[in-house]
Amino acid sequence: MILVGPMGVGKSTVGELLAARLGAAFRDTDKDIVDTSGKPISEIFIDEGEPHFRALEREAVRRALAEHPGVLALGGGAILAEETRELLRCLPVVFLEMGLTEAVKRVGLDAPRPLLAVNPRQQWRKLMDERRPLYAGVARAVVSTEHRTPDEVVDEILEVLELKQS
Ligand SMILES: Nc1ncnc2c1ncn2[C@@H]1O[C@H](COP(=O)(O)OP(=O)(O)OP(=O)(O)O)[C@@H](O)[C@H]1O
Ligand SMILES: O=C(O)C1=C[C@@H](O)[C@@H](O)[C@H](O)C1
Ligand SMILES: [Mg+2]
Repeated sequence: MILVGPMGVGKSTVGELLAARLGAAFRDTDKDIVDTSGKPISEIFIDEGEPHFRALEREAVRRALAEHPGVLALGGGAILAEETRELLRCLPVVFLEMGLTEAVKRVGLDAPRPLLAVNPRQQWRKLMDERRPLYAGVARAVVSTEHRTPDEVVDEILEVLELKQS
């Protein structure tokens, strides 16, 4: 199962729980990139630029999809690559979403976010206007993470993918 969605929506939190519930392993392409390149994503953006990061990301996603049968979280911008969207066709992809107010609450507290460094609200709106159709286009299901605990989000995912044991 593959989780997509914007920064801070809960892919890691929900992904870990979902994997535990399914008795599967969790993997995260952002973490794969950090492990492979030996530096944080914010430094890759600064030192090598976003196009280089996107190339590393395409490769990390391709590899993870080929190697990993469990729950996989993709970086927030991974769906920008047409090659990646094509690989996701016919896979059980879930788009986790939240609104602007919740997004501002959740990001900003966390690790540095190169894409939201200046004017996070406006940047968020712009990113989501561009990306919402791409997330929705690859997703088999859309699940809101607002007003739900991470455990409830997992319940909803299992429900909509009809994987829930009754
Ligand atoms: N359902 C939820 N309700 C409220 N807060 C949540 C929920 N899910 C996650 N959070 C909180 O939101 C923040 C971001 O969550 P998380 O790191 O899982 O998101 P992410 O999508 O993996 O983000 P990243 O872009 O950093 O990979 C964390 O502080 C987490 O505790
Ligand atoms: O939304 C994005 O473009 C990004 C999201 C993060 O997961 C990281 O992959 C990186 O910070 C870029
Ligand atoms: Mg994460």
